[in-house]
Amino acid sequence: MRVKICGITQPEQSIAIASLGATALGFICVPSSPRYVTTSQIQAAVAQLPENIDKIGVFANASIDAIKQIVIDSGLTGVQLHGDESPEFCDQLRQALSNIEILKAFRILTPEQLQTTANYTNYVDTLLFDAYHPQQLGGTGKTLDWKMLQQYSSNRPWFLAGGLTTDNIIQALSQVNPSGIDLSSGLERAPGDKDLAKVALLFERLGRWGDGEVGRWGDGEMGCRGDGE
Ligand SMILES: O=C(O)c1ccccc1NCC(=O)[C@H](O)[C@H](O)COP(=O)(O)O
Repeated sequence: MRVKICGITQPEQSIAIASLGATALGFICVPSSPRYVTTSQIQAAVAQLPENIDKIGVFANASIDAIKQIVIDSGLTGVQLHGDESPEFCDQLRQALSNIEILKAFRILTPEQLQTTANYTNYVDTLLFDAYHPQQLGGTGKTLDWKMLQQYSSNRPWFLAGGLTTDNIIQALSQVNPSGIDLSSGLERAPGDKDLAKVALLFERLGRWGDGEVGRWGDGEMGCRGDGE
């Protein structure tokens, strides 16, 4: 299972979190977020990280040109689209950035919304299901209704996100079977400041719960770029 820790703002925390077991780190490129980081901050973190860690930039309703520039300048290996981007936009981004993972995030409130995400599977590598919040796009600490995901299956790998913590992660994984999990505010002392003790506890609990096996995008069944339907 992939484990993405999102909202990293400090290069030294990114190295520590990668060493603790994260397979992917997320950098928020949304200027209104308290976890926003500049291209040079991302570049500084990425330069110190091992190659086998996925480095994901999180965007919301940004232009293709703006995303492309940040990816090229910072060395990101993936882009997470967390706004209201259309399937056509995802397709165009794929044409513009052929070698990076494209994740589409959805803020899910109803089973009908979950169904409409099927419109994206031809255009993105990975889906991510987050909680809906009326004012905030992400990093809300709110959980979504995991029951909606119990019968969910897709030809794309998918992340469970939204309000995951060291206290509820095993309960969540007992109910749903995602390809990856994404955590942010549940591991923080303050927005953008991760509590490394909580991150360590997360990996301890994950290790005790399952076989502790983690993988990154491109490893075996996790990699789907180029896969057929
Ligand atoms: O984290 C943010 O501040 C943020 C702002 C704008 C768009 C997306 C954002 N975060 C995206 C993430 O991938 C978070 O990890 C995800 O929303 C889960 O957050 P949390 O509920 O705090 O675990």
